[in-house]
Amino acid sequence: MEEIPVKVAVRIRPLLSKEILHNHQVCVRVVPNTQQILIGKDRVFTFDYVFGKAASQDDVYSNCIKPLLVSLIEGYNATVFAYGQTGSGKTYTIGGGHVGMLCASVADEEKGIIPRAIQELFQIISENHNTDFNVTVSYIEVYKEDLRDLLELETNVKDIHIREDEKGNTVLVGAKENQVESADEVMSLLEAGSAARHTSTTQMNEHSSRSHAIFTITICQQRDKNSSAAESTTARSIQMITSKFHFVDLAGSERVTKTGNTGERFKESIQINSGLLALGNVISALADPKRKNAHVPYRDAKITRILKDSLGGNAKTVMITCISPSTSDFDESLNSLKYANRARNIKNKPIVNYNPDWDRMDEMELEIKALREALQNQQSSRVSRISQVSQDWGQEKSKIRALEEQLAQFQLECYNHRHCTEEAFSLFHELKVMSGLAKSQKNRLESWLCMAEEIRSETASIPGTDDAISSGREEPHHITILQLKRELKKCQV
Ligand SMILES: Nc1ncnc2c1ncn2[C@@H]1O[C@H](COP(=O)(O)OP(=O)(O)OP(=O)(O)O)[C@@H](O)[C@H]1O
Repeated sequence: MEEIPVKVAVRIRPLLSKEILHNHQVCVRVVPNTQQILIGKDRVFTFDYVFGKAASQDDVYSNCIKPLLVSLIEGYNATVFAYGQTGSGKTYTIGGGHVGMLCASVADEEKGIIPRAIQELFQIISENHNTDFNVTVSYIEVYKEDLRDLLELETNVKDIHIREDEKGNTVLVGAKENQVESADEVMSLLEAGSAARHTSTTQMNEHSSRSHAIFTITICQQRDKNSSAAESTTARSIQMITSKFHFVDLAGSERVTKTGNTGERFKESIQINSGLLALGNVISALADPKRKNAHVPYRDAKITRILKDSLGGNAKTVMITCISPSTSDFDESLNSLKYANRARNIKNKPIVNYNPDWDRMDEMELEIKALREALQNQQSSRVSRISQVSQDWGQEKSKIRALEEQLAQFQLECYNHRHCTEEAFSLFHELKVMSGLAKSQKNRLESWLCMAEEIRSETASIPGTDDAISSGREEPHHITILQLKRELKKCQV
């Protein structure tokens, strides 16, 4: 499995009007024609992408995010998260900002990463005819260590949980997954969710996000593994891939003294900072080559648990560090740059998320198909065997019938024959006792009597004749009858 580092971008926002008004000076610049940032007089940092004050929203999207969208379509999980102090431009860059920033009247060039990614995703979907896409979105925030569903506000915070699935992937259970069909539909949901997000006005930012927001697009693709239509008919070859794109807008780190936060805002600041501290610790643990197999404290905060797959896991990740150029924010910007620099050492092992259940289903379907074919073959061979047997049986039956008829005919002949012999025998006896026969006549009569006697005893043993049946003798002497009997037995077996 190939290891690829987390890609790190740094974006320096322009000075805001109020900063210009207060005559703030710039202390951070992009070194022209390099990927370097110069802070102060001589601190230089190198990153994967650098964006100065003149960089457009499209520059950021095209360079950092478009490749992630391509990976998403290929089946990889992707994450972009924006990190930086309060008011440094995270929400502006991610584009899930307050309602004013999302409404249709906002110029296209002002739109941030999420609206651009959504637009492009649906463009790709409309051009891809070989794949069935199922797109769902969810939008949650981590507010004071509670998980809130921004698209289903009635959901109790206690019903949303972070879990690991059987493959060890982090999943959010209990948050509503909204099925969507168009970019407009997603934008409406993004707008509604962003309006529900915890934001408030602080001294540092008029629309300061008080929570970490995670907008997730999940795409489930069902595609044909075979390229040609002809091949696809030979066997079922559907492949299922499910991949997720997390857009994470972190709450900004803030110095309580600078923000002037009190009361509820103060409590929020403490929670925000502790979540970000946990994130910093995770980044430090993952980025330090000396602590290779050391414990990574993902479980210290909800946001680090959610980002587990994105930092040191199997997703492709881009971290965008937003910084203020103002000298008044020098320390925070230097800190952010140091974190960003450390994060470049984090290695992920991205994988394509084939749906194993689907592959198993694929296998099972092939198995079922093979079994069905075998059963069909067996059935048809049984049918042909049965028809052969019944054909043979028909022939045997007519043979038996013919033999039975022959036998009955023969028995009748035997009966007549015996009857005649009996008649002749008694006649010869009557003649024998009569006087007046010449000697030669007596001799002839004697030999006829013997012959008649012989025939009588022969016919008496033939079954089917009265005598034979009544005598119960079993050994037939007549050869034809014997043969017929044998034939009959053979046929009956
Ligand atoms: N690149 C930029 N170009 C022009 N204006 C910008 C840029 N980045 C930020 N801004 C402006 O700076 C102000 C603060 O930005 P944003 O609200 O995005 O900060 P943030 O880092 O999300 O703050 P917080 O952490 O408090 O939520 C906004 O008025 C925003 O319009």
